[in-house]
Amino acid sequence: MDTGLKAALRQAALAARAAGGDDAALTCHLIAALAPHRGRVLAGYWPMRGEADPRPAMAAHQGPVCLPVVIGPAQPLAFRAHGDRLEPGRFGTLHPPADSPLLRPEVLIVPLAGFDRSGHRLGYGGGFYDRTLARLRAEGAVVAIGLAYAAQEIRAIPAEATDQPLDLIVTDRGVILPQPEKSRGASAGTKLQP
Ligand SMILES: Nc1nc2c(c(=O)[nH]1)N(C=O)[C@@H](CNc1ccc(C(=O)N[C@@H](CCC(=O)O)C(=O)O)cc1)CN2
Ligand SMILES: Nc1ncnc2c1ncn2[C@@H]1O[C@H](COP(=O)(O)OP(=O)(O)OP(=O)(O)O)[C@@H](O)[C@H]1O
Repeated sequence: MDTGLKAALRQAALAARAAGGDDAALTCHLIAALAPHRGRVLAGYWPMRGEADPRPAMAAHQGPVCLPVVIGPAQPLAFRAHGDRLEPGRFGTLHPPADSPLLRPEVLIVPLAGFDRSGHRLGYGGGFYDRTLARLRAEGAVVAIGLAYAAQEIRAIPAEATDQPLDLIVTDRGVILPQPEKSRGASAGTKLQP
């Protein structure tokens, strides 16, 4: 269920995202965060609606790169190898065609509407990444790296039982290692709070 509070937080975070940020710095920080994962299968995403753009860092990755594909509502995402061709998918996304090999990502760049310093995230409310990370984590180790502009930070996102936390958050102002006790701290004076 999407509560009214979560919907309001999502709306505020998406408005902050629309203002954009320092894309060159964002790419630098993302490349640095991905460096330890050289050789691993990386899931990126094809940005839409003002999402922070992971494509330069995906191109710099030394290893296989894949993109998410929506299979259907309430299903985890599938991932197919990122080649030359993309085709339109559900919800305005672009994804590799059905003849691209399926890959199992070990590291995921996760698009964010909003995030907090505990590693909670907000997407578009479909629960796709929550379901996907739950499945992947049940099978083995995966690293989930959220990507957002710093302005998309929310003081505290209400947690739900099915929420899958982020292992790392990359913004245009640097890399954040999520720390459970910090999101509700007094220091976050300017964070989104409707
Ligand atoms: N760039 C990118 N690719 C991605 C995602 C993403 O968040 N970003 N996804 C991450 O999951 C998947 C696509 N999932 C999406 C899920 C919902 C909506 C969306 O527009 N939802 C509507 C409400 C839809 C409805 O219920 O009718 C909305 O936000 O208004 C978009 C993408 C896979 N690919
Ligand atoms: N593993 C799961 N099994 C069943 N339901 C789930 C699971 N993960 C998430 N959900 C449900 O999906 C719905 C949407 O979740 P949420 O609001 O966290 O989406 P989101 O994180 O914003 O979206 P997304 O993951 O697509 O970016 C919630 O109602 C949640 O209960």
